[in-house]
Amino acid sequence: MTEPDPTLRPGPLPEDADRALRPQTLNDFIGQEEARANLRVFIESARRRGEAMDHVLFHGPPGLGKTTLAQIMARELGVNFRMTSGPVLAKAGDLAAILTNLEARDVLFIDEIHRLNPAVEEVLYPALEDFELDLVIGEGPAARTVRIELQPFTLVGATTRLGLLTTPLRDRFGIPTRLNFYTHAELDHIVARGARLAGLESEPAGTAEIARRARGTPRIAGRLLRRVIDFCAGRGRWAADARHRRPRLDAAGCRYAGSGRGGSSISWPDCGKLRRRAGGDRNGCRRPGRAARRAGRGDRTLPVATGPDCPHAARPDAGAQRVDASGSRPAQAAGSGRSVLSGAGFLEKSCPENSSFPRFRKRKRWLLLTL
Ligand SMILES: Nc1ncnc2c1ncn2[C@@H]1O[C@H](COP(=O)(O)OP(=O)(O)OP(=O)(O)O)[C@@H](O)[C@H]1O
Ligand SMILES: [Mg+2]
Repeated sequence: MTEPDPTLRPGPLPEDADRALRPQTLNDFIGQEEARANLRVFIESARRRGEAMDHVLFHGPPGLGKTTLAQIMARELGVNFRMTSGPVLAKAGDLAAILTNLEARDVLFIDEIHRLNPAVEEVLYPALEDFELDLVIGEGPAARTVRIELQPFTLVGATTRLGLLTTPLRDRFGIPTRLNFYTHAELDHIVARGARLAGLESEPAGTAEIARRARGTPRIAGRLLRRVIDFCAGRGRWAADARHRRPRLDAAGCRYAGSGRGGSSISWPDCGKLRRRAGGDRNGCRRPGRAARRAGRGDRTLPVATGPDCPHAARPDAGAQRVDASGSRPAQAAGSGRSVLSGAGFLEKSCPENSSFPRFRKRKRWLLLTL
């Protein structure tokens, strides 16, 4: 764990070939323009001054390139890269062992930093600010504290749950950087690059088809590309166009999930399941007879959720539609004292459709169903 990652030696090795999909330099890295432009400035500045770069915190959904960027940073700074993760550092001594082995200006990457043990976090505070380590040696009356000087280093933290980080720890990162979902065009580039590195030719329509299904996430794009390659290799040829690729993606069981940026995380079969729970049939269609029966029992009519990825959605951009017994859509729920539209409006504000947290989007859809 404290040894430098052998795959991060400056020169490429023959066995690195299977890892080639990870971009190696900032120039290779596609997307995240703002983060990249800022990092380029900070790296250049640190190099010129010959000092350790300030601590960096990458946060954002999984698979967007936090680990990749941390590795690129170390490479661009020309220093060693040491990697560990929050749950692995069980005791303060574990962290102390890593910190005391760092060389000047090294990059220490802690993945899942929100899962650090509080006792370990306490040790980290002085290390980050003063490059000093306060350790307690011995127990009881014989216990004494020892202060150890550390080499200046750069901590790169990565988290998918920024909200779980304590404020003192968050404030010690001089460069907090949020990674966003990728656009279709960026994913298209990533897929085309992946195919090129795999030694395959690709057509724009084919890479666009994969990009469209990647839910704004390079990791998913890479996974889909590998499955398409598997299917094509299985059939003895590489499908070079979308016409062939589409059925292969479907065959691979890939979810069709609308747009990448703000696209839904619920595939349409899941959506059908939710709709059935809300009283509709598998397509979410409420038959007049059924709705009439509900009205007869004094049940309030339920909004029928729609989503951008539901093939049966009447209006994909609508948050919710109200259907009453007659099939019309009144603006206000009679007697409910609560408007479905205002509920949807509130949700729209608090959980915007383009929220980067799939959890919010799922909850929004669920709330719409239960309003
Ligand atoms: N900009 C990019 N260009 C090309 N490939 C990328 C890019 N960003 C990420 N990838 C690819 O996506 C995959 C996931 O990246 P990475 O492991 O860095 O994500 P992460 O944010 O650290 O995810 P997690 O939060 O799950 O640890 C890797 O295979 C990497 O090669
Ligand atoms: Mg990672």
